[in-house]
Amino acid sequence: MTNTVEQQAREEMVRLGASFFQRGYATGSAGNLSLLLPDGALLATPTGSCLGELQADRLSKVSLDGAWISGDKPSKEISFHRALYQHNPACKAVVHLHCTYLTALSCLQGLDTENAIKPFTPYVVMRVGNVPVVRYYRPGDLRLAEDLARLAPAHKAFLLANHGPVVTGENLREAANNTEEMEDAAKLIFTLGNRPIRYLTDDEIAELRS
Ligand SMILES: O=C(O)[C@@H](O)C(=O)COP(=O)(O)O
Ligand SMILES: [Zn+2]
Repeated sequence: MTNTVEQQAREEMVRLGASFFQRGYATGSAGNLSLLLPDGALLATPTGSCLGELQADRLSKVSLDGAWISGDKPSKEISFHRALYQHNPACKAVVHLHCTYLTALSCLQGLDTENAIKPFTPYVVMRVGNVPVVRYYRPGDLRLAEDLARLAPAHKAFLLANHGPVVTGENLREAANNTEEMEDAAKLIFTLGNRPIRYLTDDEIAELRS
């Protein structure tokens, strides 16, 4: 029996998935979403599902230790979603997409692995801070979860090398907003190209974090 809060969470996931899909942030069956329910279980998108066509009653419910409770088979990335909740109590929702500009950024050689988006506008700094890069593993590899578990306590967002972003939030709307802000920053990086950028100074960054 699904309670009202859980039903609202299911409907929010369907709505945000459709919004991502309709606006071109998600295509085909790429990407996955999850959130922490009040009962301590996770609600996640099923593996192979199109974010534009999620169905509230078919979303996967999984315990924090990985047992599949109900719904369709969970995302192949459920391990890394679980790792983020388990290693950062502030994390209440996770968005993983293959959105174009962040994924393009994730394919560049020579990224600063401690922060892939060197600050040049305030909003990414204010929303997520540094964005570390996780080395490439094939999708579903458990080592993604291991690396994210190590980074989770000190970070809110991550770039999986040659794959795409993983972004957390205090709820799914917040995680979605953080993701969209990061995608815009990545778009600016490619728009600016080789032009010299005035990056924010250390003092300017410190002021944003205070
Ligand atoms: O890139 C991949 O294959 C996964 O990370 C992904 O985005 C979709 O996998 P499922 O959530 O299992 O559909
Ligand atoms: Zn993926």
